This record gives sequence, C-alpha cells and structure tokens, in this order.
Amino acid sequence: MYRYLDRINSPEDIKSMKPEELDGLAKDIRKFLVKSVSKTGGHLASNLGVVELTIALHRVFDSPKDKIVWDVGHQAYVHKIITGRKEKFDTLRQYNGLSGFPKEKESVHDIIDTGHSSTSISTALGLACARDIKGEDGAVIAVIGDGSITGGMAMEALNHLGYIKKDMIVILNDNEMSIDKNVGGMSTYMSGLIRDSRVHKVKGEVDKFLNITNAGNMISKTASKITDSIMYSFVPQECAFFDSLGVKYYGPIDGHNIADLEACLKNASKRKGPTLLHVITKKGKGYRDAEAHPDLYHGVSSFDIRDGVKKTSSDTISAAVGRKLTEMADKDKRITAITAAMPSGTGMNIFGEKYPERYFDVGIAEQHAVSFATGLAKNGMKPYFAVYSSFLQRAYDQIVHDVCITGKNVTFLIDRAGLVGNDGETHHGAFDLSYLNMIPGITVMAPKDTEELMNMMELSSEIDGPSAIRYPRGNAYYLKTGEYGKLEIGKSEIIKKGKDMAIIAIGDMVGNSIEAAEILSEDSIDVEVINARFLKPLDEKMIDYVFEKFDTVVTVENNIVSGGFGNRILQYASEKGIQKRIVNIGLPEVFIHQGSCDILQKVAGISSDKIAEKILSILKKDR
Ligand SMILES: Cc1ncc(C[n+]2csc(CCOP(=O)(O)OP(=O)(O)O)c2C)c(N)n1
Ligand SMILES: CC(=O)[C@@H](O)[C@H](O)COP(=O)(O)O
Ligand SMILES: [Mg+2]
Repeated sequence: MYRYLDRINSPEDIKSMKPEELDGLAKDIRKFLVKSVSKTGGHLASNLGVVELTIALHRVFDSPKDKIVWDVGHQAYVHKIITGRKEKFDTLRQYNGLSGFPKEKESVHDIIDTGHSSTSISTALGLACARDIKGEDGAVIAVIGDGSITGGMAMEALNHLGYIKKDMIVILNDNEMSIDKNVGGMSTYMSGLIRDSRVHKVKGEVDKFLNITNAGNMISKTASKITDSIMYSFVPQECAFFDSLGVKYYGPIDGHNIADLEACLKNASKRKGPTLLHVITKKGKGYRDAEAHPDLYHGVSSFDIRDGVKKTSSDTISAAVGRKLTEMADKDKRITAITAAMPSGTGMNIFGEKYPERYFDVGIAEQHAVSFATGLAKNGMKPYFAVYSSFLQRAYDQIVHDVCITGKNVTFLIDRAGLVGNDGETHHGAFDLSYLNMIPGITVMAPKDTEELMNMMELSSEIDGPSAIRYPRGNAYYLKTGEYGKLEIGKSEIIKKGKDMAIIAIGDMVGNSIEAAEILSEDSIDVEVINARFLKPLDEKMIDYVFEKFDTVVTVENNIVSGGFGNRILQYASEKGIQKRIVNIGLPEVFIHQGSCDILQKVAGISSDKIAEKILSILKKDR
C-alpha cells in the first residue's frame, strides 16, 4: 500500500534506502500518520513536522547505541514507525496499546519515558557523562522544540553542558510554535536568527560542506576545523547566546531537506564538545489544514480527513473557567490570569482576549509562574494560575516556599485533575490532593460539577491567602443535585440521606458515588452520600455527624489514595479515637496507563459500578 514505507521495519532498512527514495518515504510516512492519527487521535502536527529530521537521524546514527532523547516525546511517532512499531499504530494511545510517548518498556530505541517538557538535555547529558565514565562509545542526541527549550530546566542543562563540555548534540527543532503561539524573549531571539539568516542563503555553504563529507575523506582535525568554520559562517552575528554558554551553535538548517540534514548531522557527530543544531521545521507539514492551523492539530481527537479538525472547545470545563475568571475580572481589577504555555488548554486565552494587560503566558515555566504569582500578590494583585495538575508537580517547592510559607493570595486553578485518559501516566493528575494536603495554610476545594466550580471560583476571590480548586479534564457537566450558590469555607453538603452507611466523596467522584448509591439500592442498601467540597479545611462537624450515625464510612476520590482525601479522614478519625470502619477508595499506588477515562476508572476501581462492587463486598462479609 505504501511504496517506500512498506519496506521499513527497522532503522537498518532506512539506512539501506537510496537517497533519491527518501522524499518518497517522507511522503508515505505523512500519509500514514494522517490516516492513522485521524482514527485514533494523537499529536499530529508536531510529528508531521519532524518526518525528514527523524529519517536523517536514523540514517546517520545507530540507535539504540547512539541515543536519541526526545523532549516531551509527543513528536516521537515517526521514530516509532522507523523502529518497527508501525503495525501497532491502530492501537495508539488506547488501553494496552502503543503509547503516544517514548516508553522504555516498548522498545530499546526509546531511551527514556517522557511526557513533560524540557527534560531532554538534562537526561542526555547524564547519559553522556555515564558513557564517558564507563569508557563507552556512542553519540547522545537531545531533540528539543523551540517551546520546550524556553523551560527553565533546559536552560539549567545548557548551562551545565557548556561548562562540562561533553560530546553531545542538541537539536533545536524550531517550528516557531509551542502548542499555541510560542512566547518570550528566547522565542523572539530564535525567530530573529531565522529571519536574519534565511536557509536558502546558506544552501551554497551546505553544498561545499557536502562535498567534503561525500569525498569520503577521513575528517582530520584540520578538516573538522574547516567544516566548523564553514558551518560557523552560517551563524548570524547575534547568535552569541549558545556560543557564550559554551555550546557551539550551527544553523539555521532546513529541517525538510534530508540531504542537508544528513550532512550536518554527520558533521556534528564528528565534532568534539557540545553542539547545537538549529533546525527549522514547519509544524503540520504536508497536511494543508494542519500547516494553516498547527494549534488545532497539536493534539487531535479522531477526525474526518476530508473535513479536517473543527474548533469545538467552548463547552469544556476549562472554557467555563476562562469565561468565569473573565467575568470576575470585570468586577475585581486585582484579578490577573497566568498560564504556562497552555492558554487554550486551560481556557485562559478567553481572559487574555479581554484583559491582555492582566494576562500572562509565561511559556513552559511552571516554577517561574508560581513565584511570579507570588510577586503579583505581594504587590496587591489577585493572581490565578491555571495549570494542569501533573505540570504543577514541577513547581512544588515554589508552592511551599513562595506562596504558602508567606501566605500569599494566590489561587491555583488545577485543571486535568484525576485520570486524564489517553496521555497516560505522565499526564494523570493523580497526586495534587496528596501533595497539597500536607501544606499548611492552603484552602483546597474540588467541585462536584461545573456549576459548583463556578461557585468555588467566586469563593476563592474572597479568600485572603493561598487556595486551590481542582477539576477534571473534559466537557462541562451538571449534576443538578444538592445546593448551589454561595459557599462557605470548609462546609460540605449532604446530597442524599441514607440509613446503612455513608460515602463521603470529593470532586468529580460525587457523581460516581451517587450512581454507586443507586446501584446499591438495588441490593436494598441505603447509602448516605456527602459531597465534601473541601479537602482543607475539613468539615469536621459533618465528619463527626457521619461517624456518629454510621459504622461504615467510605471515602471516594479521583486521586491516589496515599496521602489524599480519604487518608485525611482516617487521620482525623485516628486523632479523635474514632473506631469505625473507614474504607478509602481512590487511585491505587501504581502509575496508571493510558486509555479512555471510562476504562481507566474501571481499572482503578473508581467507576460507579466498581465503587458499588467494593462496598457490596465489604458489607457482604458482615452478613
Ligand atoms: C512541564 C510541561 N508543561 C507543559 C506541557 C504541555 N506541552 C506539551 S508539548 C508543548 C509545546 C512544546 O512546544 P515545542 O517544544 O516547540 O514542540 P512542538 O509541539 O512545537 O513540536 C507543551 C506546552 C508539558 N508537556 N510539560
Ligand atoms: C504533550 C502534551 O503535554 C500536551 O499536548 C497534552 O497532551 C495536552 O493535553 P490535553 O489534550 O488534555 O490538553
Ligand atoms: Mg515548537
């Protein structure tokens, strides 16, 4: 079906292809990617952009002896295709299927598991140092995007790399896009490099360089110096940044010209010391609609190839949060919104459109975002940092050290809390209830539905001190049960009275618990369901009431059980000497894989039927 791609089952196959066949292969791979990802969903645009780069990497280097480390890893699909996994693409990101990110367990060619940004240079440098200590051979290559290189960790790693001067290649894959528009001084600087040194201007120089390598000369020290100087002549004056750090810059290079890429990679592999190749690619390359709207095609659900991806994000919980914060900002001039490179993902783009002067996209810089919020708060603002739960993990010390110890008026809007689905273990928001639980002085809330989320946002504007609201990924949902309207700090609600036992649930698990109670009623078990609303402060009055009334109390949360909401209730009971049966239901202490949320909730035991099953099994033992 694919003239060239059908011949590829391993990196060796790609090495044996004739140079004139490679453009055909690139076309085949793009066709395959669009067809396949349009069915499964996945990160399309970034992968379309790195087809030639990945082909060139696997032709020049010998994976896995030469180690290719993909930053974030969302652009590693072509690498997966070339390293023998194309037959599995119909299972991409599905339960038990091929991961959308590099996974060591999946292939020896996947050097390290990733999913979060800006780690590749650090990991690659560790690999290079270990290689040298052990006296081994092999190149180490970090491939990092223009968005990810703005992350603090990447800067820390470059700083170390330039100092320690290991033989290592950093490929800066610059498509002038993060998920949305890339932001920041670094991005402006790199764009300047591209503008000032158009790729076609250096074509002649690359050809000269090719002549040297094609002649089959052993590149002696002198020849290497000559090629260095040829490549260095590509470098615009302004590119002192990497060079002054001690990392030699080459570029910009056309990232869609395989011959040029191969020549430059070969040369880079012969250089001593750290080398950075600035490769220019187009996000979405080869699929017209994706080239025109790379943001829409960054991460896609299944779509019809002829119609393309349609913009349909207005009914998400995140969009509701963005609209609500904007509305709150109409009345409160102190309100400011922060995102770390996720403006549309978190709904903060909505705020930014209306209040650009009070809106900050700080780039992929979660740690900076938190300390920055501290400064805003210190100077009288009321900052809201909207951030995915798993990405906030990176800023834990800033939450403790900057915001909470000083009691600053910062609110964390923690999106993608709980299981997120197909991105898998790196992206599940499995830990935030636990990691916030132990920090003194922070108010932590989780709404039962989107309307209550809006009420919690209103409440947060009145809190003077750190607060957090966590809510799941997905479309807005409304349970229409219990009370809505103005909330009181630390006050829970009874959703349904019962006689036999109680479930105290938090966040989106209130809905599942109501359903579980319905299932249990078929077995004549009458369950009282309580919506906790707050992890901190706990509604102690309600908990005292529950323990007085019931012998069995079950807690339910979409968070790891260890250290989470249920554990807090256990701790409370233990401190008070309450001797009742307390069962904590939540995510088990394992890294949960990818798949639809429906499947994963069942696997983790937090779907309504699994909650009911567990309760039934406990109560049956009593009968
Ligand atoms: C710590 C962290 N923050 C945010 C993200 C979300 N994220 C994934 S890819 C991406 C954009 C990366 O841009 P770039 O490195 O230029 O790669 P491109 O998508 O353009 O290929 C972002 C913000 C993440 N994975 N990790
Ligand atoms: C690779 C990455 O980190 C993001 O692209 C992430 O997959 C986005 O997740 P959402 O689809 O939940 O916005
Ligand atoms: Mg980019």
